[in-house]
Amino acid sequence: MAGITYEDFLDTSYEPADSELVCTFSVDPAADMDMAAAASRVASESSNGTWAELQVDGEITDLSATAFEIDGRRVQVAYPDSLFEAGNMAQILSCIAGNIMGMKAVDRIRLLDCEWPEALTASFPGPRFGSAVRESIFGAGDRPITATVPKPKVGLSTDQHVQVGYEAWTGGIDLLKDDENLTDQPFNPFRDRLIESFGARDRAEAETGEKKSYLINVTADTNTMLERVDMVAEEGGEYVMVDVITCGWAAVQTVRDQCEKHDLAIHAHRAMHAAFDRVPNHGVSMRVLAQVARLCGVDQLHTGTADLGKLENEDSRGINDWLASDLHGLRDVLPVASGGLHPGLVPELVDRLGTNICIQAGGGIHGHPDGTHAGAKALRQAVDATVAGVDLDEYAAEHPELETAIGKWGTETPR
Ligand SMILES: O=C(O)[C@@](O)(COP(=O)(O)O)[C@H](O)[C@H](O)COP(=O)(O)O
Ligand SMILES: [Mg+2]
Repeated sequence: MAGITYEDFLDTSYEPADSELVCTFSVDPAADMDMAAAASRVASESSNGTWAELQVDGEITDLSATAFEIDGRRVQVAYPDSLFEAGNMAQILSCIAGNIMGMKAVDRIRLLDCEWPEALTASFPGPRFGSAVRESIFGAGDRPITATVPKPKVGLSTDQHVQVGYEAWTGGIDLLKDDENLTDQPFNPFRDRLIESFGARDRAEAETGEKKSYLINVTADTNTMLERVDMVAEEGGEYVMVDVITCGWAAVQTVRDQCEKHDLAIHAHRAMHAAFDRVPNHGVSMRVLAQVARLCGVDQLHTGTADLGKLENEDSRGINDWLASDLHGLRDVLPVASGGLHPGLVPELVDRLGTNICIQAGGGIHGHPDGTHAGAKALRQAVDATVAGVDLDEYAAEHPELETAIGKWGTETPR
């Protein structure tokens, strides 16, 4: 008869197997708890343990995790892959980011990073396209692709939305994008918006000779999302957009499967991510959320503006590097920089994040003194100047739309 106690989950001489998922946590133990005791409880409660000493008759499959490294507040835990259901992200997160987030044994705990083993990684599809969309859809070469969200976020009629899209596309923007809270409301119904936007897209493509596309937001209950994915495919779309955090990873996985059938790419908006990652010593880091998104198969993901924009960002550069890194052969993910961006910020943004990005500007285009079309031209001009290595002010001297944008916003970070 084996007794299982918290202490069984701590072994600092343990060497993780290659097949194990290794998670790094920052842990602030409760006042009456030392680091070793807290670490053992983290490993226990996130695998197969509990607070009471258990007596188990006969042999059981040992699915215990092991806290094997304690370095200051950092704790590393190794999880046997047999603990997990292959390909089931919700089950994995219920282990590594579940009850432990609310344990009294810790004052604060944050899941900082994961090292994903090959077999577990292979049980996920990963992105269908990744950053290859830049070339495969837009023929953009080494230029960042651009996107714009019509503003105000919601409330525009379908006609108004489509007109804004047309003006932005003909101004040089690659992607029209719905806002995270625009879905199928009566003032701008999904189906009408889809069909009429594609009409405007076709006209803009004919006028500019450039490929254009639309990130339409399919976010809803899962069955409705599947219907909307099919509708986008029927109408000849290349993308769907999903609010991945508010929808949940189980739904994202189901949408990924449906998109596979139609060869559609997935743009992931991360609304609500800050509820998980903003408090520096608690929750789940954006780095881990990005890892989960890549495994579940999104092609584009918002990862911040390297602190140049209006929103708090956690290490955009580090996260983007991870999204581009080798992960047992899984495709990469195209990072999306968005939130308070405008033409004047493009050179510094590219300097910090490189060109393998999508730059989204809503207010930074539609707030242009001369309107959407001029705002779109200004952003495209800023991108073209930056890629060509031309000083922005010098380029602006020949490009009035850019000159006006710089005149209005300079290179300031909006608040
Ligand atoms: O609603 C907004 O704020 C945006 O549409 C940006 O609009 P602006 O371009 O007008 O600022 C995006 O949702 C945020 O960028 C999301 O944040 P993140 O990219 O950090 O996930
Ligand atoms: Mg938005």
